[in-house]
Amino acid sequence: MRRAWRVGDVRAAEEALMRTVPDGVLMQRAAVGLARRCALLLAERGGVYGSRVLLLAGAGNNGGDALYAGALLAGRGAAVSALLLAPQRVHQGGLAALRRAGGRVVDAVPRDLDLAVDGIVGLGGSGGLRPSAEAAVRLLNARGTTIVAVDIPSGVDVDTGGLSGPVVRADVTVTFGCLKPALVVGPAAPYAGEVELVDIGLEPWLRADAALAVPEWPDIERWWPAWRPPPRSTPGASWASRPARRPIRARLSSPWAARWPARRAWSGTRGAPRPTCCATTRR
Ligand SMILES: NC(=O)C1=CN([C@@H]2O[C@H](COP(=O)(O)OP(=O)(O)OC[C@H]3O[C@@H](n4cnc5c(N)ncnc54)[C@H](O)[C@@H]3O)[C@@H](O)[C@H]2O)[C@@H](O)CC1
Ligand SMILES: [K+]
Repeated sequence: MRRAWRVGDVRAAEEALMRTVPDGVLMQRAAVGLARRCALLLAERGGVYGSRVLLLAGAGNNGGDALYAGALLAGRGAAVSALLLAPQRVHQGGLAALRRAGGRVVDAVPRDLDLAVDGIVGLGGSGGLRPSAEAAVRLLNARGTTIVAVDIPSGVDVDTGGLSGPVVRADVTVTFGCLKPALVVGPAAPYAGEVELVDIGLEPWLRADAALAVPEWPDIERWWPAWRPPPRSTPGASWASRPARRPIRARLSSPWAARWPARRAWSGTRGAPRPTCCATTRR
């Protein structure tokens, strides 16, 4: 079962967890997971060294995650630039780390890119993209640039999965601690692409009930009354004379199951709707 929590519940859990670890530790955990996934994507496309990465960095900690991850990629030889969408309020620690690692700040989306990292806005976002972010996002979406979203694709309504305008169309979303509703339901879900959940130690602190529970195949298989052959000792049951029946697993696995667990299948078809069936909402 994939479970998703609302922003308020995630924040409550984060506050509780943060009281148990030194300052900045959670952001470092997030940034390492994010950088790792970006590096894997770049490695599939020729390597991290010499690749061109753009960070879209907003005003909050979501931008901070992107900047620290960018610093790690720059340390591995990527040419990392950052477009600051709210320069006065950018995460100072993240920006300093990026600069120390050789990253630079740009004032427009560069022409040639291997990867863009969407750190515009995360759990603190409201009301869709601001105009400066919207222009950059439209350009990247139109070019088909590979995009990794930080925590959630910017512009979506995190709690409802609703859309109120243009949003980032991510190939991969690296999310932290737990899933959020917009990653699994509503019109926003296809915009997340493949979702990777990075463990930052949050789960034990998630005290609220999940907002959503989305079944996966193993759940459905458990619920489905699995067909079994009758015992050979059953009077009148001639096992050998019965027509062959395919086991339930085989029927369930066609045609969806081949694609459902392998979420990567969707990352190639950007924006194509993925099945988000069977969501049950908390009442
Ligand atoms: N709190 C924590 O412990 C952790 C937070 N993390 C990251 O921090 C994020 C949440 O950080 P914040 O609370 O700073 O919130 P955000 O980074 O989502 O940013 C909020 C700021 O963005 C501005 N904003 C709001 N809506 C906007 C919009 N539509 N377009 C542009 N700007 C907008 C507001 O001025 C607000 O100050 C998470 O999504 C996650 O990426 C991670 O580092 C993991 C740990
Ligand atoms: K984001």
